[in-house]
Amino acid sequence: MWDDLKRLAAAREGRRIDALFAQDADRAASFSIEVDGMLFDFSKTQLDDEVLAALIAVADAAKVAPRREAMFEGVRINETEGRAVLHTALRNLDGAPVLVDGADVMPAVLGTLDRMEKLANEIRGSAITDVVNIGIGGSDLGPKMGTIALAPFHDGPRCHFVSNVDGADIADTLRRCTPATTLFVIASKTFTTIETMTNARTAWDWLEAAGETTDGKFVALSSNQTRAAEWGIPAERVFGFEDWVGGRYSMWGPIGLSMMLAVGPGNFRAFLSGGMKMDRHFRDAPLARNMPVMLALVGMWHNQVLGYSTRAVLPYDNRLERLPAYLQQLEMESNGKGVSMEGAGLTVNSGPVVWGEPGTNGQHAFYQLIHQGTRVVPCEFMVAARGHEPSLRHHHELLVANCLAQSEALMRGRALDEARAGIADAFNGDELERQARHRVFPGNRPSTTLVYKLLDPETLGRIVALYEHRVFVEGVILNINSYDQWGVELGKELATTLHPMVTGAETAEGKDGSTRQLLTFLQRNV
Ligand SMILES: O=P(O)(O)OC[C@H]1O[C@H](O)[C@H](O)[C@@H](O)[C@@H]1O
Repeated sequence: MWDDLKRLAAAREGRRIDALFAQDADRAASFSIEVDGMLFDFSKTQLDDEVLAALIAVADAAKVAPRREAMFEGVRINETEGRAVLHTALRNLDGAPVLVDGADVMPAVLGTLDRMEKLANEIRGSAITDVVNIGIGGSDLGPKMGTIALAPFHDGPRCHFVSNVDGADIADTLRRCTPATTLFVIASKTFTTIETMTNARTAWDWLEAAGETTDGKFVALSSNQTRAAEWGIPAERVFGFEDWVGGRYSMWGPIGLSMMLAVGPGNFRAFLSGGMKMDRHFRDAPLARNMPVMLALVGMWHNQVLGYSTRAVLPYDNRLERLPAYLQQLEMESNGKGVSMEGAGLTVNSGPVVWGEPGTNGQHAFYQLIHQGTRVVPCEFMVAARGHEPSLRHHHELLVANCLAQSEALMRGRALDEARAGIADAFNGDELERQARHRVFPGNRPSTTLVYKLLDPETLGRIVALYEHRVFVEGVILNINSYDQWGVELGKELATTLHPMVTGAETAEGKDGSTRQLLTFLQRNV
């Protein structure tokens, strides 16, 4: 199937995307999907009817639709860990039964949401001024990204996020907090993660050193309720979730508590409801009109077919500044796999390298490479129709103009003639030729644009769910397990063996020459 697509790609080599608009007046509408006031425009790509049909055929052959049902129905599609994948149950606000091994998980999910809301209301009405979320990976990136994104809705305590085992992270954060009015939220699915446990202990010591009680100052968010209890957190302050919630899919449940504390239970519910709306669309819409499916297929056309191995995510929405980092975990930890479900090597690229920064900042940094570098980087732009600052509308208009200008520039480029004409007054002869060449933009570079009305909680929920389902579709087509992450284990194991060598408790015997040299240099310079 990849061969057919590669043949289609070869037949289109050199074809100008901008010419496609001249040939088909309806192109923009035909290669776009609008759902509930959110528009995904993928017309500035090489997709045409034939390519679209071939991509849909790939999705059909991979059984995307039945696999999608299997996910929503609680089948253990995380085959290497024998787990269901049911983050969708966390936002299933109408409570329709979701069965795992015949038992409905919804009463427990909604019961936990209710407890979270009670605690959030209690804390938001208390003397607590600062909340420090201690967690890493999925227990940090989601709530942090969401809390920043929803700043205009922030009416609760200040929320801080400590993740790194580098003591600089917690030290810099605690300096801004007062022991008597600070609450620590220990977020860890496993409650064994070394970074989180080390930071949690440091927070505990900080309170004790200040002569402050630790009672009522800690909340745990974890699947491992036994460990949380052993750690000294009372049961009523522990919020559990099941193993069918992957870490990088967990911001919809207890791991979202810090975000709920910041914006309040009502806004958190609106976030969940946005996710639920995207779930319904994903489950019901035909593949060719399905936003997550098309987002995935356009991405696969670029990565697996055309070989563009990175993808830039460029939100023209400053409050989505952590979205690229969030998506790096969501996409790269999920689909950065080299073997199929059956354990065979992949014959095409795994998921792409995802990177990005908000616009317009990126324009003044790395867009040079996107426009004139030798590699093609498909870009995913996103922008809101409206900003949250009515008195700064002129800022928003400039933001939108820049976003649209970038995708237009990437597609159109600037030919040598045009470049020459632009500087003909300043140069002539060979120098004109030389200077003009530096000002040529090859163009024909693909991009997609996602437009939404306003970055509110519901829209954020829809955007996050959109990307989650995109990852799912890509994983099904690649026939990989998007829900495990064995690739993070080896480094963790080696860190455990290296730790006593760093402290000097053990010698570095048996390590390679480079590691020994680095250790020696570090120890000499402590
Ligand atoms: O929530 P935790 O159990 O502390 O895990 C935190 C993170 O660390 C792991 O290494 C995984 O790679 C991530 O998927 C996870 O989100």
